[in-house]
Amino acid sequence: EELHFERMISSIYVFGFVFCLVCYLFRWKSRPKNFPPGPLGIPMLGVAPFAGSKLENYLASFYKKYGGVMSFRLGPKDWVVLNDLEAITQAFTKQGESFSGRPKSVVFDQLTQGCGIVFANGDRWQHQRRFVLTALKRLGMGKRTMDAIINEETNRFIASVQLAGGTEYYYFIQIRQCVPRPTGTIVVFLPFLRFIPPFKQKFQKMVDSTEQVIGIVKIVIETVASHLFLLPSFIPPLFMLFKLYFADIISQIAENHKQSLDENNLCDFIDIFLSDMKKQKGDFFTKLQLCHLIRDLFVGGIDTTTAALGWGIVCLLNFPECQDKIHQEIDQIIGKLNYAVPNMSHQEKMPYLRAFIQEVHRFQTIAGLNIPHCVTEDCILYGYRIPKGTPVMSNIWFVHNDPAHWQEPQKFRPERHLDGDGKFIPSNRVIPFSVGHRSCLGVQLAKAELFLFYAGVLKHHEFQVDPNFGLPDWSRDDGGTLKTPKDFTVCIKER
Ligand code: HEM
Repeated sequence: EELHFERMISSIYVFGFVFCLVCYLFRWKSRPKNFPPGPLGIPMLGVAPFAGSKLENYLASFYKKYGGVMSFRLGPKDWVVLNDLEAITQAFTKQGESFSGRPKSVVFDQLTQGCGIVFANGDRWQHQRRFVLTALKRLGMGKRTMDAIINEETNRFIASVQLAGGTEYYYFIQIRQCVPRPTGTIVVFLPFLRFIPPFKQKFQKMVDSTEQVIGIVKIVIETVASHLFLLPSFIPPLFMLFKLYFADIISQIAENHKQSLDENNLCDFIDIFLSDMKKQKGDFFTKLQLCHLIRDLFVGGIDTTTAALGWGIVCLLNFPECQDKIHQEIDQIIGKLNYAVPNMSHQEKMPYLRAFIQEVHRFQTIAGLNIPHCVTEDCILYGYRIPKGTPVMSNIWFVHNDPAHWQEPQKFRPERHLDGDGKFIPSNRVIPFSVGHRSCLGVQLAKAELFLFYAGVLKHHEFQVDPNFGLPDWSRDDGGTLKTPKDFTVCIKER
C-alpha cells in the first residue's frame, strides 16, 4: 500500500511538471493578437542560438519573407524589427510620438537613475532634448565659431602626432589612442569651454578614461545580454565607474563654474545649464541631471565620431585613389597656403569629399541596429498591433546594404553619390544618425568634425600604410554595440 502511495505522489509530480511545461509552451508560443510575424527560436533563449554574431544580417535574411516590419524573440522578449527605410521613417518620423521611447533596462535604469538623455523617457527626455538643441545652437553649432574650435583641435591632433612620431616626415600613430583626442576634446569643449586651469589634469583624465569606461560598459552589456540572470551583480561596479570617472569630476567643475557664473557671458554648456537651473524650478535642472547629461554627450559623441574617423582612414588606406581625388579637390578649393583654413562653407564646392564621407557611413555602418526604441502607447504599424512597451530595433545596416537600392553594396564606391556632372547627391538612404524624433542630437557637430578633420589633415598630409603593420582590414573590434575598427597603426606623411 505504501508503494502504491509513493507511485501516486510521483505521478502527481510528473503530471504537475508536464502540466506546467505545456502551460509554459502554450504561453511561450502565444503572442499579442495581430503582432508582426517572425521567428520565435527556442524556449528560454529565443533566436539567440541562431542569430550568430551579426544580428543585423540575420534579421535582414527575413526581409523577403516578412517585409519591412517583423518581430523576433530574444530570451523571453518579443522585439519588433524595422527592416527597411520606409518602415523606419513611418515609425520614427510619421508616428514618432509613439515610437520614441527607450526600452526599460535594469542596468541603464540603475546607471542613469532615469537622468541624462540617451536612455531618458517621457517629459524628462523631451525637456532635455529641447535644452540640448538650444544650448548647442547658442554655443555656435553650425557657425564659424564651431569651425574654428574644430580646426584648432585638428591642428592639435597633427601636433600630437608629430610629437609621437619623433622623425621629421613619418608619424606612426596608434589609431585608438590618437583619434579620440581631437574628437573627444571637441565634444568635451562644449560643456567645458570656460576652462578652469586647476581642473585641467582631472579633466584630461576623464577624456583619457572615457574609452576605457566605454570598453568596460560594452563588455558588461554583452555579458549581461547572454547571461540575463547575472544582471543585478553588475550594477554596483558600473555605478562606481560612473561616479569615479564622471560624476565627481563633473560636479567639481560645475561647482567652480557656479562660483564665477556671469549671466551676461554664458560660454559653455555647464554655464547655460546652471543659468537655466536658477530660472527654472523642478526635477529637470538638477546637478545629478547635469552629470548624467554630460556623460551622455561624452559617451554618445566620442566613440561614434572616433569610429567614423577610424573607418574613414581605413578606407583611405585601402583605396588610395580616393585619397588622391580628395587631395586634388583640397588643392583646388582650399589651396595649400597656411592661412587658407577649411570651413564648412567649402563643403558646397567639395563634392568628392562629401561623397567619400557619405560612402564611409554607408559602407561601415557604426550603429547597425541603432539604439533600441520602444513604443510608448499601443499603436498600429503597417496594420500590425504593437502593444505599449514593446522594444523596437531598426536595421540601419540593411538600409545601407539593401541590394534593391544599392548596386553592389559590398563595394566601396564614393562615385555612387555623385551625379553625371560630379555634383554631390545627399542620400536619404544613408542614415547613420537615424531619423525622426529621437535621431542623433550631435549630427551637425559630427558632420562638421568629419569634414573639417579630413580637409584639415589632408591639406598638408597623406595617410600611408605603415609597412610594419600592413593594410588594416575590415574586421570590427569586439566591442559589441558599435562597429569600430580594430587598433591599427598608420603612417602620416607630409606632402
Ligand atoms: C559619426 C558620429 C555619430 C553617429 C554615427 C551617431 C549616431 C547616433 C545614433 C544612431 C543615435 C540613436 C538615434 C535613435 O535612437 O534613433 C544617436 C543618438 C544620440 N547622439 Fe549621436 N552619433 C554621432 C555623434 C554624436 C555626437 C558628436 C554627439 C554629441 C553632441 C552625439 C549625441 C547624441 C545624443 C545626445 C543622442 C541621444 C538622442 C536621444 O536619445 O534623444 N552623437 N547618435
